[in-house]
Formats: sequence, structure tokens, C-alpha cells
Amino acid sequence: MGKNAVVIGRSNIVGLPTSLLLQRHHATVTILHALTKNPEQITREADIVVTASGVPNLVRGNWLKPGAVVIDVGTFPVEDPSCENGYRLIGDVCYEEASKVASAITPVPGGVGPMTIAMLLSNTLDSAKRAYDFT
Ligand SMILES: NC(=O)C1=CN([C@@H]2O[C@H](COP(=O)(O)OP(=O)(O)OC[C@H]3O[C@@H](n4cnc5c(N)ncnc54)[C@H](OP(=O)(O)O)[C@@H]3O)[C@@H](O)[C@H]2O)C=CC1
Ligand SMILES: Nc1nc(=O)c2c([nH]1)NC[C@@H]1CN(c3ccc(C(=O)N[C@@H](CCC(=O)O)C(=O)O)cc3)C=[N+]21
Repeated sequence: MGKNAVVIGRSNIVGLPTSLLLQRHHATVTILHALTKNPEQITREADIVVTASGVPNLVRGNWLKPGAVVIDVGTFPVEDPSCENGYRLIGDVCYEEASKVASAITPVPGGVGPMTIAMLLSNTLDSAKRAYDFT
């Protein structure tokens, strides 16, 4: 209740709905985008940071208020022959730095991505039940 939240990215897919959900939970929300001036200064005021820009390692440790909660939605693929599929994903947040400052942080990979897949399956099952009148 009453937390300051920063959402980085204003897309209809991630940034906008996330900011509406946060407001529903009584956060005071600031939305940052590619033309925002002093993003680091604004982000440093936030108790909650949700970032979905697709810019790898955009958010550095010194962008964060100590104890902030950080959710990294960004995924940027880079070639990596040592990985099974030939690439690996980099998030919006410099995890090395941010994990030393944040009280909680989601990694990339292993964070929002697998949750997205789990929720997609759960929502698909709900839709199928509705479609076939199962309760
Ligand atoms: N893990 C998951 O399940 C999901 C991950 N994603 C990932 O999230 C990221 C964003 O996806 P999506 O919203 O569809 O992408 P879009 O490209 O539609 O939106 C990106 C947003 O980030 C903003 N942005 C770009 N650069 C900066 C910057 N330097 N500083 C601040 N804001 C910036 C853009 O601003 P502007 O509007 O001014 O251009 C835009 O609003 C991608 O990496 C995507 O792969 C997306 C969906 C699900
Ligand atoms: N309308 C729309 N909906 C989306 O949900 C959507 C989209 N557009 N555009 C592209 C992004 C990207 N995205 C990912 C989902 C899961 C993982 C995921 O599970 N990744 C694994 C790793 C996978 C690997 O390394 O190959 C992880 O993060 O641990 C990644 C990325 C959904 N997106």
C-alpha cells in the first residue's frame, strides 16, 4: 500500500498493463520510456521497479534504492555457442550489481520467463474449461 513504483517501458503488452495492476494495488506509479530524462534519478526513488525495455543491462546497481524490489521482464538474446540452443538471454537489469542493492530481484533467465509460460498454460486450461462448460 502506498509504495512508489517505477515501470520502465510503456508498451500495451507489458508496461501499460503492469502500471495499471500496480495502481490497483495502491502503488504510485511512474512510467519511464525511451525519451525519459534522468531515468536513473527517477528509478532511485522507487520501492518497486518493473522493467520491460529490451535494453540489456539498462538498470545498474546505482539506479536502485537500497531494499527495492526488482522485477526484470526484459529478454535480449545474444549469441553464445557454449549454450545448447546457440544463444542466451540478457535482462534489462545488471543482475550482478542490482542483486547487491535490491531486497528481492528476479533473474534472467529463470525469472519472469518461466512464470509467463506457467501462467499461459494455466490461462489456456481455464479458457478450455469455460469453452466446454466445465467448472
Ligand atoms: N519474459 C516475458 O515473458 C516477456 C518478456 N518481454 C520482453 O520485455 C521487453 C519489452 O517488451 P515489449 O514491451 O513488448 O517491447 P516494446 O519494444 O514494445 O517496448 C519497449 C518499451 O521500452 C521503452 N524503452 C526502450 N528503450 C528504453 C530506454 N533506454 N529507457 C527507457 N525505456 C526504454 C520503449 O520506449 P518508447 O515507447 O519511448 O519507444 C518502449 O515503451 C522485451 O525484451 C521483450 O522480449 C515481453 C513480454 C513477455
Ligand atoms: N504478446 C507477447 N507475449 C509474450 O509473452 C511475449 C511477447 N509478446 N514477445 C516476446 C516476449 C519474450 N517472452 C518470453 C517468454 C518466456 C521466456 C522464457 O521462459 N525464458 C527462459 C529461458 C529460455 C531460454 O534460455 O531459451 C527463462 O527466462 O528462464 C523468455 C521470453 C514472451 N514474450
